[in-house]
Amino acid sequence: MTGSKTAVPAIKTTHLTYTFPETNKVGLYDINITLPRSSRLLLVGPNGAGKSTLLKILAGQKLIKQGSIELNGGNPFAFDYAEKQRCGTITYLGTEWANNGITQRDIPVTVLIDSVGGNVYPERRDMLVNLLDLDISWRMNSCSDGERRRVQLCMGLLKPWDLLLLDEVTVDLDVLVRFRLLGFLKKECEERGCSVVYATHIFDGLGDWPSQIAHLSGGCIVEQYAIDDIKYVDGSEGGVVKKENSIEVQKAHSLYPLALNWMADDLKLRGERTEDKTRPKFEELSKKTTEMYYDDKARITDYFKTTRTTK
Ligand SMILES: Nc1ncnc2c1ncn2[C@@H]1O[C@H](COP(=O)(O)OP(=O)(O)OP(=O)(O)O)[C@@H](O)[C@H]1O
Repeated sequence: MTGSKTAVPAIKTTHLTYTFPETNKVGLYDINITLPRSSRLLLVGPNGAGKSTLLKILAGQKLIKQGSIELNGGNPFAFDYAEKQRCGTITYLGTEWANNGITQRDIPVTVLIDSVGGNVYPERRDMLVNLLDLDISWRMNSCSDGERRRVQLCMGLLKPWDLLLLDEVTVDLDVLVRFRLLGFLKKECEERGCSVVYATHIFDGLGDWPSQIAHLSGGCIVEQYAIDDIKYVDGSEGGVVKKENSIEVQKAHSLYPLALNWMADDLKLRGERTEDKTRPKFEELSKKTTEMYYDDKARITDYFKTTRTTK
């Protein structure tokens, strides 16, 4: 994507309505979103509101028959390849990956990261490994839920995206890794002009993260604000005062800063992964583990063939 495209919205949906084909139930109704590039949109809504449905539609996983969608000026459902390409790189990260049994097998982390192009973006890979605090000698079958999630994020964020769709994938991260991740996403949007849509039920640390916030309920967007329209005020917890064009939110009492502080102390005591001088470089370990994992080249080729759909 080029800088000249900055005037084109990252997302433009017009009268988007989605009906589940299996049941004819309306999942989304008349969704109109215009999201400028470099935005971070936070989607808020109760279970069943339609957040995942919206993200999957934007990711091109569900076909819409009513209304229209443009992503970075392109039509994600176009038959024309060049038109589709105008959408740029759209990355969707949902909870399904870490829950998939295949990702819990005895696979070295280096093999997974290499399989999505770790060696194409070596600097970005090493930065993400450190940011997400990955131990590159991990094997997937002995990872905790949060560690497995961090591997998913490292793989998913490796290729620079134009639009990132995050569906609750931060729920099992510790507060420090989540804090660092949110900071990285914000910096990416500001520096590269890319955008993020993030659906979550966890609001710690999000006070000044989004640029927009939308309230989705029953498949409809019922309210949306730019972050500048939200004022944090002192007062008793839990209160919200709606003004004509803005909203006052009372500051919450939260243990979040304490947990963040404790985890930062833990990291200081242990040290960053990059400070461990005994740690092998990614390439060295990758070569060793990959050779052990696949004993010859033909098996690697066969393995990757099984991971791709064939025509
Ligand atoms: N294939 C389907 N057929 C019919 N209804 C479906 C289908 N898939 C999802 N739904 C329903 O659509 C609604 C929206 O689901 P969705 O997963 O988008 O909600 P959500 O806002 O992401 O919820 P959560 O916060 O629980 O993740 C739910 O009521 C769900 O049961």
